Amino acid sequence: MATFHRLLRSAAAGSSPATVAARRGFSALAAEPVARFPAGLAPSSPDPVRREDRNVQWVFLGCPGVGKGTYASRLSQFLGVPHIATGDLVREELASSGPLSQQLAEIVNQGKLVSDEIIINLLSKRLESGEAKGESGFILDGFPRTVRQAEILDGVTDIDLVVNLKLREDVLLEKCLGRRMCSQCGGNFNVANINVEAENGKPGIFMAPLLPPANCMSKMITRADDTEEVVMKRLQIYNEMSRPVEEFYRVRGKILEFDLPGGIPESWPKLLQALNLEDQDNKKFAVA
Ligand SMILES: Nc1ncnc2c1ncn2[C@@H]1O[C@H](COP(=O)(O)OP(=O)(O)O)[C@@H](O)[C@H]1O
Repeated sequence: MATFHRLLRSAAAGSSPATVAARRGFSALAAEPVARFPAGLAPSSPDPVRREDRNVQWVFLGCPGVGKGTYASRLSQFLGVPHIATGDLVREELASSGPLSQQLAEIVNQGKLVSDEIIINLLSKRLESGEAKGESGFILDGFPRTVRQAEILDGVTDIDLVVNLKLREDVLLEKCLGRRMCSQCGGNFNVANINVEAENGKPGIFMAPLLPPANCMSKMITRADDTEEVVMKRLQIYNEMSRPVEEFYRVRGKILEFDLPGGIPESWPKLLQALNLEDQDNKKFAVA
């Protein structure tokens, strides 16, 4: 199939036939006619994103620590589409000790962005293996992160909806510093106990810690890029490189802005409501 590689090369060379070929290839990933998309989106959603011909193709945007992974993963289970997080693909590559891992470690641990070429290479491999397993549709998390990535994606497939998660910057830092992962089961947790008073018109926010079960407790690890210095750098890079991606989708009428009101118990039902999905059977996601 035509992959992002080809598209990247053709984009550099400005060759439109390759772009068309790549578009076909990418679309094939979501070509299964599955009428799985539920009742439709919020009236506030700018575009008719109700899909009856294929599974959803959504993007999650938002600063580091905002909870893209948490909500994208829940929604992917809810909608039956894969959750594809480019940060996870990068970390898998890092852990594999393959030829790229040393180079990637240096970039990621400084809070910088990996090159578009590397990221597109990793993403296209992930999409191909998913296609081989019969996957269709996706929720992308962490991609696109530059306008160039957004343009490339736009050239190869149609994105139905972009969910832009938002949270105060001081809370983002605390959340990143509180992130923990179980080195055995891979579960994601957060030890931060956020309780910020309302001030200067900003609403207060409470987020309870998401603590691991007893058997994970002794196996908690912290991401090397979740130090205060690196998180501040990542936030700066988000503002410089990824903020314009929000605008890219805003002008195309695809963005749903979502201010997180609190932790998962408060935010998840409100997100479903904003997406007009609250009537769906979400019992399995009932939160404690
Ligand atoms: N689309 C992308 N483009 C460039 N680099 C990326 C991309 N996605 C992930 N990365 C790299 O992987 C790191 C971790 O990504 P991620 O887990 O999404 O972080 P965050 O929690 O900051 O959203 C990023 O800081 C960056 O170095």
